[in-house]
This record gives sequence, C-alpha cells and structure tokens, in this order.
Amino acid sequence: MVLEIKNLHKSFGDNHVLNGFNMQLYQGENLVIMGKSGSGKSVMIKCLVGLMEVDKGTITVMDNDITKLDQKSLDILRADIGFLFQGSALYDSMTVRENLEFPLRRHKRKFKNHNNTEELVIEALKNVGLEHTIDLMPAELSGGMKRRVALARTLILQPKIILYDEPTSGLDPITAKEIIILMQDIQKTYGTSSLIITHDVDCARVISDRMILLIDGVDYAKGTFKELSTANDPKIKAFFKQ
Ligand SMILES: Nc1ncnc2c1ncn2[C@@H]1O[C@H](COP(=O)(O)OP(=O)(O)OP(=O)(O)O)[C@@H](O)[C@H]1O
Repeated sequence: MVLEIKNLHKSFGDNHVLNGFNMQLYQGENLVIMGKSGSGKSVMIKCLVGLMEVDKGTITVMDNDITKLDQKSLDILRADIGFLFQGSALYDSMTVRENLEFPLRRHKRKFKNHNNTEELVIEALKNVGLEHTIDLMPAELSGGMKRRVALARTLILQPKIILYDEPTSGLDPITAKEIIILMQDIQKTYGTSSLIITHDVDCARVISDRMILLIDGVDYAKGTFKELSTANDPKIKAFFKQ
C-alpha cells in the first residue's frame, strides 16, 4: 500500500465536510474518486499532501504519517508525489523547457546526482509526445498540448504517486481521450500509483482499477466501475446517469 487514509474528519465551523473518510491506494493501481461538487474532494487532497491540517484521522503516505511530519520531511516526501491539477497552470511567461526545469530546481535534492537537466526535460516531453515544443511558449499550444506539457512537468520528478484533479475537465472528448490514454501509458511504463478525481464517467470507466464514491463525507461505496455502475442504490446510480 502506498497511501492510506483512516477515519479522516475535517470541518469548517458547522460545515462538516469529511466525517470519517477512508481510502487505500495500492502500488501500481489507478483509483478513481468521485464525489459531487462541494463534497470535499479538494479538502481531502489538501489534507493528503499536508497543505491542510486534519481534525482527526491518520494519513499514511509511503509509510510516513504525514500529520506528524515536519516541513523538511514533508518537502522530501512531496518530491515523490506528482500533481496534475485542474487547468494545468503552466507559467505563461516561460517556455516549455523552463516550465519543466522549474520543478527540478525546487526539488534539487532528489536530482543532485543528475546534472544533465536537458536530458530529463527531453525525456519527459518525449513521454507525452511533445519534444518538438521544447522552445515554444504556452500561448502557442492547444489546450490538450498544455495539459500534456503539465503532465510532463509532473513526470519529470519521477513521482511514485500521481494525484490527478479533474484531468480531463475543459477538454473536448477526443483530447480528453488522448489524455486518458497517456495516463494509462504512464501507469504501465512507470508502475505509478494514481489517485484520480473526476466527474467524467468515461474517464472513470477507462482508467479505474477501483473506485470510491465520496458521499456525505464518507467513503460511501467502493468497487470496480462495473460493480458501482450497476448498483441499485439511488445515491450511487446518480453518479452514472449521463
Ligand atoms: N479553506 C476553507 N475554509 C472554509 N471552507 C472550506 C475551505 N475549503 C473548502 N471549504 C468547504 O469545504 C467543502 C468542500 O469543498 P471542496 O473544494 O473540497 O469540494 P470539491 O468536492 O473539491 O468540489 P468541486 O468538485 O466543485 O471542486 C465546501 O463546502 C467548501 O466551501
């Protein structure tokens, strides 16, 4: 197991967002978490990477209880966790190359024995089929290409776990499919474990080994796409109506 959340509670005043949420992510799997807007998915991810304090519960990431780590240890651990957040957010004033060099500078410690930055940048871009864009500016790329560069920027740190927050949002169906295929390829090539938050039922169908539905602040239902998409519980059914 690479990641485990046990009995996570998080409230903001009277707003009890997470009320005992549990999850496990196993080595090499793609776990999809679905939850309605405002159900606490982002809060859960923030707790997971130590950006938000938990009220109660334990979060274990690669054998570390992250609620007990100091800042330095958290930074080291974060170098093994990749993020692909909504909107992908490349730095518009930097070239693709500079965008990819940026995380390497932030996590120098991890790459101290690797002095050929260019090689790492090219390899990461090759992984997403975009090595020819190395000297372009983000404004010169399409939405799908930007998302792929953002994925390359995540991969360059050679993460053990990747957290995807709505990886296909805002993309047309064909580009979304390309991104999903890329996510699958990455998982196959590197054996990365991925936690994927999505509303996109097609994405969930294709990518998930397992799924968790976050409802009323808890892990309301767990199972494969097939199991959940054929369940009779109306709360579960609501997710699969397109
Ligand atoms: N820093 C904060 N302070 C107060 N309330 C917050 C804070 N962050 C999140 N919340 C509340 O927690 C709840 C869950 O928010 P969260 O952003 O996790 O939802 P989500 O499931 O990620 O939604 P979406 O799918 O729309 O992104 C919301 O009611 C939100 O208002």
